[in-house]
Amino acid sequence: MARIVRAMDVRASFWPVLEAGKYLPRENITTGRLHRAGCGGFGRASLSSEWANTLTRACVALATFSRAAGIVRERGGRPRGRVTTRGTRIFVPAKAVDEVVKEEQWKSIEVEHLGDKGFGMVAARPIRRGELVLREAPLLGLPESFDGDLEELMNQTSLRQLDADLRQALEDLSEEQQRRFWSLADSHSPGQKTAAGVALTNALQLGTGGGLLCRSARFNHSCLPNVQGTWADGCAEWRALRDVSAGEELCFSYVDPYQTDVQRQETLELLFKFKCQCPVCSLEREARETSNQTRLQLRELNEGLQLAVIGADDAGYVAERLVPEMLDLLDIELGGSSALKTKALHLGFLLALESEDEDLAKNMAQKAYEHASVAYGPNSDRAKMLQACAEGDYESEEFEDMLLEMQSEAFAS
Ligand SMILES: C[S@@+](CC[C@H](N)C(=O)[O-])C[C@H]1O[C@@H](n2cnc3c(N)ncnc32)[C@H](O)[C@@H]1O
Repeated sequence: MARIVRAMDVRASFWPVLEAGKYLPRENITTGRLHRAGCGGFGRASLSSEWANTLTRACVALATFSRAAGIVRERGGRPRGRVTTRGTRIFVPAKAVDEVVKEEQWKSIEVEHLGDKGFGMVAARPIRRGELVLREAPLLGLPESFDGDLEELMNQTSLRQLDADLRQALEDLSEEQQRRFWSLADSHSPGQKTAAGVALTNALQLGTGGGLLCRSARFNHSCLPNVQGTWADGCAEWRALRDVSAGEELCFSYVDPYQTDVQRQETLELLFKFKCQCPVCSLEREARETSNQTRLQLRELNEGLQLAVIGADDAGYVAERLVPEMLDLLDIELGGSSALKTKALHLGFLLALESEDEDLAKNMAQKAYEHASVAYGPNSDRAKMLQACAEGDYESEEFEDMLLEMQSEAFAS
C-alpha cells in the first residue's frame, strides 16, 4: 500500500486552497466532524444544522478549489460559470472537425417534432440498457483553452464577440454544414436566430470534450434521464441508461440532478428558456417534496463522499455507510442511473483504498466497472480503469499513475 499512500498525498495540495479560503480548519475535516458524521447517521436521517453549515462551507471551499483546478464543474444554485448542463461551457470554435470522424448512421433513434418542446430524439425500436444509440463528431470543435464563464459570456459584449467568432468559423464550413448549424434551435434570440444564440442553446460539454453536434443537440432535457453522453475519441457517445420502449423519448439531464425542482427550474429557465414538465417536475406537491428531499440527501451524500476523499480518518467506514445508501436512493429517485452510481462507487473505491481495505476496494471497483460499462461503454477509459482497479495489482507503477487520474475523475461529473 506504500505507493497508494504516496499517490494519495497529492491531496496535500488541496489544503492550502481550503485554508486560504478560511472556510474550515484542516483538523475539522480530517479528524473531527467528518469522523463523527461518518459514525453518526450522516445522510438520510438528519444533519445537525451545525454540521450542515460546516459541511456546506467545506463543500463551498472544495467546489471553489475544484473549479479552479478544473476538477468539478459548478453545481447547484444560480448558474455561474460552468455548470453540469449542456451549452454552459461555450468555447470560441476552433475548426471544423466534421471531416475527422465521419458521422455514422444510427437506426435506433430518430428526430421527431414533439410540440412545445420543438424537436426531440425518440426510440425507433426497443433499446436495451447500455446500448450505444449515437456516436457523433462535432460540427464545430470547442477548444479547451477558453474559460467559458457563463455570466461573462451572457453579457452583450461577450455575446457579440461569440457571434462574430462563430460566423467566422462557419465560413470555413460547407453549405450543407452551415445549413445544419442554422437548423438548430435558438432559445436565446427572440425573432431572428443568432449564431451565439444557437451555440448557447446547443453546445455540449461532455467530460473532456465538447462542441456543436447537430444530432446530439436534439436530445431534450428530463430530470429523470434515460440516456447518458460521454466523450470518446473526439466524438460524443450516447448510451441508454435503462431499457427504452419504441416511441419513448430519449432525454438527458441538462442540470445537476441533486437539486430541488425549484433550483432545477431556475437554471433551465435562465439557460434554456423553458419550464420543465418532466414526470418528476409534474408530481403532485407531496410527492414532489419527497423527491426534493431525496435529491438533497443524495447531494449531501455525494458531497460527504467527496469531502472524505480529501480527508477522513475513517474513510472505509464512510464508504461502507454512504455508498450503499446512495445506491438505494438512486434506485428510488433517479431510475438507478448507472452514470451516478459509477461516480458514487468510484468515490467509495478511493475511500476503501485509503483505508487499506483491499476487499472493499475491489468490490466497489467491480461494481463501479459494471455501471460504467452501461453508462460509458465497456471499452471507455473509465470502465477500463475501474476494471483494472477491481483486478487490482495495487503495487504496480501503472496503478499509481492510474490512481492519480482516478482521483481527478472521481470529482468530475
Ligand atoms: C438543445 S435544444 C434541444 C432540441 C430542441 N428541442 C430542438 O427543437 O432542436 C434545447 C432546447 O430545447 C427545448 N427543450 C429541451 N428540453 C425541454 C423540455 N424538457 N421541455 C421543453 N422544452 C425543452 C428548449 O427550448 C431548449 O432551449
